[in-house]
Amino acid sequence: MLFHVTMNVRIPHDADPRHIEALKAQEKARCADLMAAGVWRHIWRVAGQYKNRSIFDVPDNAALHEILMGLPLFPFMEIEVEALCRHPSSIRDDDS
Ligand SMILES: O=C(O)CC1=CCC(=O)O1
Repeated sequence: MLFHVTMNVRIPHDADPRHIEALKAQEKARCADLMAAGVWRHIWRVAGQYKNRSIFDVPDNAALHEILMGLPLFPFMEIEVEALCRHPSSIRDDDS
């Protein structure tokens, strides 16, 4: 199942900068692992904001929930999820 996920990262101003840098490094590594596995299909930065828009390919809602809750920056994210399905006009074989 494909999901469009928006992650809005909101770091508190009084957070320990070293802790946050460590979490960001962990987040980047986790993202790379999931992209290599074909689970985190795409990620884009929303220009001018500490926000990304991503596409996930997971077996079901519960799998997505577990992945998102396990992200290192999860405690500092506002997350929105939309389920996607193939558009009948798409000509791309990998849209399903
Ligand atoms: O920077 C972000 O948008 C948060 C994030 C998600 C995966 C990653 O590497 O950073």
